[in-house]
Amino acid sequence: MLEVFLIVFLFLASGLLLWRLTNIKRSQDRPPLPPGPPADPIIGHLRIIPSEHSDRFFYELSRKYGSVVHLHVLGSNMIVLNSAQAAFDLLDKRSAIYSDRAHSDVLMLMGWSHHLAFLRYGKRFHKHRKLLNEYFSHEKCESYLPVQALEARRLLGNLLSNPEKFNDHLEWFSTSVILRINYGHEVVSENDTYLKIIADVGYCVTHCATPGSNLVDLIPIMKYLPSWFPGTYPATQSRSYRPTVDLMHDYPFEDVKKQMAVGTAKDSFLFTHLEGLQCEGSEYPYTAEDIKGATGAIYSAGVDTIWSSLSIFILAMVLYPSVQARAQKELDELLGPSQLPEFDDRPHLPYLECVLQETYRWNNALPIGVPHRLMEDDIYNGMFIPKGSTVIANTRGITLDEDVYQEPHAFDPSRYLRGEPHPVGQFGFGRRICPGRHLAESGVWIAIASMLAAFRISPVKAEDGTPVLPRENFCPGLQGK
Ligand code: HEM
Repeated sequence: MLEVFLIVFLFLASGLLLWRLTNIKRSQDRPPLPPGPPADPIIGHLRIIPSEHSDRFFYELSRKYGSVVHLHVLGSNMIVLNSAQAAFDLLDKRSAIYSDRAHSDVLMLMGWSHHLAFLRYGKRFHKHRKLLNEYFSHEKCESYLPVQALEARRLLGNLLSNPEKFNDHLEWFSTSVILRINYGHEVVSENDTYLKIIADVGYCVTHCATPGSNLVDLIPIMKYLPSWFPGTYPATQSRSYRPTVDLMHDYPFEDVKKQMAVGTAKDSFLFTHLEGLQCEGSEYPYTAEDIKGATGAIYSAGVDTIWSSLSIFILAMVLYPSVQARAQKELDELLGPSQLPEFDDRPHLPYLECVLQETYRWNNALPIGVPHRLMEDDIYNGMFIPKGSTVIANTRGITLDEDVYQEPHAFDPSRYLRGEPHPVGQFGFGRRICPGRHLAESGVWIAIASMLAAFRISPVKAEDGTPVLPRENFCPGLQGK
């Protein structure tokens, strides 16, 4: 066993050494890479990039090395963008070459090969982008407002009857909206099959190895090695999750097909496209696999992000009661004591709008977004950015930029009334910008407006009556919940 290890190690080390030597020669003819911290030989920054809360690590790096930072791990380059300017200049203005995604075997083995967020830039990407853009355009999302308003009312009822379980109710709100729009499914009980499938997939997504930075993704040959071979666990784990992910794609597809056959199917993304497929057959631009993949993307990208944003909002309201009081005063002045907000009220609630923006800025739901991949060598402000680099827009660094925001760590919606800019990047950049952003914006707005109109959000009290303030503690990982 030791010999096998030694051979694999020597093979990799000599490959990397050769790669480094070739690069040293090439690098003499081009501008320098962006600055970054000192690295170890061969493994680069592997030891210093934390597996948790990398957004904070990147933010600290930006304070020392500037808004564009270079790191490398085992020969792969990573570029971290910590200012809105750099993110716009590269990911927006040069999006023709900055819109690829890195391939991840761990995600493919799990069954996410038709998920828009993980598609490489190219024909399939454009096809899936069109599929989602059409269904979640600004105009189309107007037609989902009644569903969101109805679920927001249901959220209030659930909060009233069981306030301690507020986080479950927030999750239920985000899930219910997505299930209705995606599959036309209404959740009526906690034993719902869709809920169970979704919870199982949620488990797989949070427990799988971090895509891109596990041994199987870093050394692709590992996926072909037997499961007893050290370091292959991410592949074994992904394979074991596959049936759960497949069920999430297949079950609603078959269920809605059955409902269509007996005429009980409700309007939804899946219904619309199944109908198209049934009418036009192979002429239809999307295959069954495309449609299943898109429903999976809508669910998996749409539920936790809205839920996280609402959890972050609740935390802010508990920690900043004066902000809450001011937003409630604005609502009361517009609506009086017994009316709940409607979407039409939104333009007349400017402070509430600032609260929404500050929720996105203060602690973003996806603090490092989803990394892009650069398709060609590029030069930016005299720095060389190599083809194949993973490019991370560190939204956390962007929204905490002290050159842009005074006291950036404070939750202070008034900053926008004083002229500080609305946050950018919470929905990503360029051709990869979140296709669900219009749905997300209105969903988060109606939920927070309704909760502020109906309740005072306060911390739980200890036995002696003193309030127990929560700590600002965010789950590590892609999502900042
Ligand atoms: C507050 C809620 C949400 C936040 C903060 C959010 C944020 C993001 C971010 C940062 C990205 C990466 C963009 C990039 O690579 O530059 C993204 C991508 C994506 N989002 Fe959202 N999102 C939210 C809600 C939704 C919803 C409701 C849906 C579904 C309807 C959705 C579907 C997607 C998809 C499919 C992608 C992948 C796009 C691509 O790779 O081209 N998101 N989102």
